[in-house]
Amino acid sequence: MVAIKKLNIDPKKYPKLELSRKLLMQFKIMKDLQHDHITRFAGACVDSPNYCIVTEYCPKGSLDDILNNDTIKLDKMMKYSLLHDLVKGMYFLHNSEIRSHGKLKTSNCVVDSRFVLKVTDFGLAELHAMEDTTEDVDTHSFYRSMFDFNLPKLYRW
Ligand SMILES: Nc1nc2c(ncn2[C@@H]2O[C@H](COP(=O)(O)OP(=O)(O)OP(=O)(O)O)[C@@H](O)[C@H]2O)c(=O)[nH]1
Repeated sequence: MVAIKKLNIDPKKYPKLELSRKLLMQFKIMKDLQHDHITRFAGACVDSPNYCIVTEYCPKGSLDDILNNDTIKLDKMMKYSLLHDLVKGMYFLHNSEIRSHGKLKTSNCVVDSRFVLKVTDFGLAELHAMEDTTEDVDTHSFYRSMFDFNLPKLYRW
């Protein structure tokens, strides 16, 4: 099973994706990255209009889903375990060719069936640069995503 992230790339603007050397290098970097606390890159669809990124699927959903689910009670051990996984994943990313995540937030931390946390949605800057970010301006979701992006989450652990 895989997770598919649809890219917000306008097919009218990009009827065909140019697979530049830089983009191909970024695909290679993603393919070669392996760590217990980052999701595995499975591939991407570069055919218009189905631009998307395919990664390993983590069935428990995101950390955001878990923290906002009142039916899931995390004990202290589990919280420290998730935090530990997050730090390990980010440490690995910072020391890899990716260097920085860029949009670390609870919805970009996913949890597998054994409750292991994995950082996801990193890298492929060339591809994300083609995404349309203007259409949501002035909407509630646009501002919500801005705050999600910029502010650290504060949770009472
Ligand atoms: N169950 C499960 N859900 C996932 C997985 N990967 C992503 N998701 C879900 O997809 C959501 C994130 O979707 P995105 O399209 O990346 O949206 P976002 O993180 O809010 O926004 P951006 O990262 O800014 O694009 C998460 O909150 C999860 O609910 C996965 O491996 N398993």
